[in-house]
Amino acid sequence: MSAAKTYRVKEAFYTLQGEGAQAGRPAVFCRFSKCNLWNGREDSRAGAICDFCDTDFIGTDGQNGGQYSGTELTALIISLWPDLSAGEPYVVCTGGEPLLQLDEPLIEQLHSAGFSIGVETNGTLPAPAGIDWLCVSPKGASEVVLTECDELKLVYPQTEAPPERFSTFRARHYYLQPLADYRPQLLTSDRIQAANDGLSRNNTAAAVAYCLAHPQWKLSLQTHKLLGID
Ligand SMILES: C[S@@+](CC[C@H](N)C(=O)[O-])C[C@H]1O[C@@H](n2cnc3c(N)ncnc32)[C@H](O)[C@@H]1O
Ligand SMILES: Nc1nc2[nH]cc(C(=O)O)c2c(=O)[nH]1
Ligand code: SF4
Ligand SMILES: [Mg+2]
Repeated sequence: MSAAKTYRVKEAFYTLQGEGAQAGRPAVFCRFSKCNLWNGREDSRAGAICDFCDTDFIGTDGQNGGQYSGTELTALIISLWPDLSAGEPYVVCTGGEPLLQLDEPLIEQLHSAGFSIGVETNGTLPAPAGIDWLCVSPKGASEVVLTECDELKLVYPQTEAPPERFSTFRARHYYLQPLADYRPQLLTSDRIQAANDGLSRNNTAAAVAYCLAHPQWKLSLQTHKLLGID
């Protein structure tokens, strides 16, 4: 008999979606462990396919982190939503790379619990059926295998992933999100200032200029960092 499937989760918490077309929407964030484009260790960031990640996704030691069955993970997500009778319950599956783990059985359980499901992905892996809001965020030279999405949210600038490469990708919304300072010491010591300073500020100005010149694209700010809410 094979062991029941489990999911490795770094952290799960309730906040506002900070980015993209759903910005401002209350959501439970479920951050799955691991990524296929970086091992998550600072000493190997330089050689990674994705080298600007702003997130710690190693292990299961974050808030509400752990290894869960689908039933346990669904119960955890339900417990983090404040009132199932108010609003449309929303869970954002992110990571790390959520498509390494998210599958149809978990999607079915979350739907049965009344949740709509958003996914934040780098686009390099096939997606299971049933996702309600798919956000694809291409990384460097990596191949995007997903062929359509609700929003394409491109971190800008990236030498190997310029917006022109994706202008004909099938998406309802096209966003540029300024490349933010990801230095870990800044992420912990002064995140609000880091979100407004130096590199982030220059990249924001460049993204604004690109959107103004190419109005297919809209600006996505990481509003949770500006507000310091997570
Ligand atoms: C940490 S990733 C996890 C989901 C998935 N692996 C991905 O890359 O889309 C969540 C979002 O943060 C964005 N992101 C990561 N590092 C960033 C940075 N330094 N500046 C701006 N956005 C960043 C990603 O592009 C993605 O849209
Ligand atoms: N508030 C908030 N919004 C987010 N949108 C995408 C995020 C992510 O890390 O995937 C994120 C995040 O980490 N926090
Ligand atoms: S693909 Fe996403 S989770 Fe993976 S390293 Fe890049 S930003 Fe981080
Ligand atoms: Mg984040």
